[in-house]
Amino acid sequence: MGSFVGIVLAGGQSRRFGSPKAFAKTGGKYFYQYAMAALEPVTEQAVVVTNPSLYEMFASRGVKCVNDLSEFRQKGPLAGLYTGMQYVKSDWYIVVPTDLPCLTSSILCMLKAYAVSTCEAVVPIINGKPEPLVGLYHAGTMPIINKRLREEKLSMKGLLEALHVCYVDMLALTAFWNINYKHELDKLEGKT
Ligand SMILES: Nc1nc2c(ncn2[C@@H]2O[C@H](COP(=O)(O)OP(=O)(O)OP(=O)(O)O)[C@@H](O)[C@H]2O)c(=O)[nH]1
Repeated sequence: MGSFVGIVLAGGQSRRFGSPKAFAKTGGKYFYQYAMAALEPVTEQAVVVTNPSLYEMFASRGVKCVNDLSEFRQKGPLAGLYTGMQYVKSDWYIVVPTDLPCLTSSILCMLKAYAVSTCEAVVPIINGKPEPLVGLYHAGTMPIINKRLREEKLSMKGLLEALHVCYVDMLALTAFWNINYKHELDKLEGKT
């Protein structure tokens, strides 16, 4: 199967949320800590890929982190994925965003079981739709991702069309509860 490195995407602007989502808290823990905890049992190591305005907040907490490559800064999650792939050598990369605090390692473990040589990516299908921000990407996809970034083809969903993807239909809706707004966090915590 090879080696597995975790990539936490945490370089977004969190405009809808109003403050950096990685440092939003629920259950006494920061969102980024949930992402790291989900990756911990299924990877050899994990790195947070962020932007210069948040870098120090991670580094000062002893988190292994890196800024998006300057040539692809502010280009979205695909740039974050590529930066993480460039930063740590591995056969496979397990990517997660910081805004899914309910995501568990058992979900990632299930996806990992599909990482075989015949596919370049393993992506869950949630509610009938692919969720490419959670998944596995093989190191061999790096040149394809690089080319797409250079061509300004920044969509993660678009990337899937260029790869041999193993899709895994999942009924794990709660685990994929995406927090984009403060009111969604309130709902998750049962406040509304
Ligand atoms: N490293 C990196 N991560 C990103 C980038 N853009 C988005 N992300 C991450 O990708 C995940 C999904 O991001 P979104 O919620 O779509 O975007 P966002 O910028 O965080 O939020 P909005 O500003 O409200 O759209 C989050 O974990 C983000 O931190 C980027 O340019 N670089």
